[in-house]
Amino acid sequence: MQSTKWDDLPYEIQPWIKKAVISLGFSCMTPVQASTIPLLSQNKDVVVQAVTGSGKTLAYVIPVLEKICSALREGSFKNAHFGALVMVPTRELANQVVQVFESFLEYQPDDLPDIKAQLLVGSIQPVQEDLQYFMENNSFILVGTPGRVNDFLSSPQVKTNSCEIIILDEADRLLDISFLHATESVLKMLPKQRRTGLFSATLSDAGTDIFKTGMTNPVKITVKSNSLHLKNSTVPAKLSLYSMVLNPRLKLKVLLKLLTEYSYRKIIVYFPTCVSVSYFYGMFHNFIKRKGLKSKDISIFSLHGRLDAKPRMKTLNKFENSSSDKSILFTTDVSARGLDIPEVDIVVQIDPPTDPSMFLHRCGRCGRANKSGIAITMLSIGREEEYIDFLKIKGITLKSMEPVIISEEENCWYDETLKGWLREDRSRYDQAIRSYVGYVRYYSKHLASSIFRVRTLDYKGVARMYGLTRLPKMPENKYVRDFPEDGYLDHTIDFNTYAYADKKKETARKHELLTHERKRQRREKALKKKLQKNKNFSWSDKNSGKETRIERHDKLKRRREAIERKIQEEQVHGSSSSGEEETDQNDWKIDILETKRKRKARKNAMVQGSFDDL
Ligand SMILES: Nc1ncnc2c1ncn2[C@@H]1O[C@H](COP(=O)(O)OP(=O)(O)OP(=O)(O)O)[C@@H](O)[C@H]1O
Repeated sequence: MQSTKWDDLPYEIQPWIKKAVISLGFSCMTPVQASTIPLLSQNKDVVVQAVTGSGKTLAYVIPVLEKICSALREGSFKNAHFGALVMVPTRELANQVVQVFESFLEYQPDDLPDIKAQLLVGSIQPVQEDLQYFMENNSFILVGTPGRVNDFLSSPQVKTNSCEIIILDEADRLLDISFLHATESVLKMLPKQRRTGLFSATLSDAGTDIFKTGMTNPVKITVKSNSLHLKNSTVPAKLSLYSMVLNPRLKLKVLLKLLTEYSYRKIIVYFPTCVSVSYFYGMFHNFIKRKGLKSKDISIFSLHGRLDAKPRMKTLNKFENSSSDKSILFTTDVSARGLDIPEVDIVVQIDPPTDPSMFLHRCGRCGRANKSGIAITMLSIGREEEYIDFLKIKGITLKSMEPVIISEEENCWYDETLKGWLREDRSRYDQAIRSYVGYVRYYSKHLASSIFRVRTLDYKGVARMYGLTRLPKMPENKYVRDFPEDGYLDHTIDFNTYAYADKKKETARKHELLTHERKRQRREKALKKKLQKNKNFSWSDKNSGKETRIERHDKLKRRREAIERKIQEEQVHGSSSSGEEETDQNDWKIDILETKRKRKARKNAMVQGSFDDL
């Protein structure tokens, strides 16, 4: 990073902010800070695109603090008013930004009212509690995710007309389809005379994004990295990007070797779905245990979007402060943007992200603030190799990395350990199926769909990677080349005896198995009976049966015609129907009903009988 001193700013920064920034160890400004701070502090709207880890957070934190201070010096905020709002896409990032504000606010002078930064995210506490905290404290700065901020500002208790500045960090994400509605709704509640700042490492569609925020004349700031090899790159100078092309069956074996044998402090591994994070977390926890490694040597954590907010933040905190020699975080794209975790030196992507714009965000969790980092992206042999050229067109060059060699012995150890772990509890296999199915769905959502085609996916290789011995039933199976009979890849698992560790679940499984078996036997028996009957019936027997039916119909027809004739005769003779004829007609009806009733009773008796047979 270039060294521009804080004194070189074209205006006098508040002395306490300068003291704070230097005490926190930031003696110089990064390029993005040097370009952004003067503009945003001095009433310009900005759109800032700068590489990951370049210091964008301080580039808005300092102007926000400057604005709050001058507003407080001019006259303090009225009750229930706030001065600044920062919106980010995830709870973890919101929490991190609050912590950055708090580290500065420790230095605030006594002559200013106590400034607080309040966190507004869902799932931690109800919005009523957020409101109560806001009314009781001087929360001049609000930091949160769009949904909760929207709910919070919609309350009539909160007054929005003193808001001086809004920052959208990871702006391209906040303005994409999933957040747009909530973001726009928040922007509409804020005064028009405010400053706006958009920040991201990927703001290629800035024109569209600016239009959505209602900014009129913003200054666009672009800071690229000037590495020795690439001028004007969107990749940080000390971040090395690698691709590793291999068979999907080998991906996890290579990962295990990398995690246990390479030297690093912290690694982040990206998996495609939440369920796959949970599944592989359990699997790797077991591998590490079986290798005899202790928690002081290596710790593994999992974080994904299906966990509640509190455990998510706790996990992140534990990973950040882990004292193990090596720490591993298994996660999804929920941790791809903005997170600043010290000492992460390697990022591994088991598969590329479905949205290519996420690629640099994932890689950018290492190689931050001018520190070295390595980001490895695994690609399956075949069509996926085209992803390397696809990124090259976008100005991202991946160097090739050979997969580490897995010896025969290592291979056997892995397979046996995995099988043993899976056999301990059938619910692990169920989770493997869910992960596999989730992966196939994930694969079909790739935006670069000409490269990641469900038709060309190596289904068997992926199934093996997930530890499956049988392909689950799904429509995509039509694309599986040489689809195995019954879907079995091998018969090493006997699914009849494969048990759940949970007793209740196992009892239910056995019961279901029994019912299934009975049904099968019944079907078999019925089929046998039918076949036997067909065999025994002679042609003449069948014909004689038909004759009796015809005879019966004729008889009934004759009786009906006779009665109808009688009624007609009666009408011709002009007399009303006598009681005797009415009885005759009723007798006929009763006769038919009686026959029907008897037939029904016979049928019921037969059905009942077949149930009793069981
Ligand atoms: N002036 C500075 N001098 C040295 N280090 C700095 C300076 N400003 C910020 N940093 C450090 O740089 C790291 C990255 O900063 P920050 O998280 O703001 O990056 P970013 O550009 O927002 O990245 P991302 O795009 O991934 O969100 C942090 O650890 C931060 O402490």
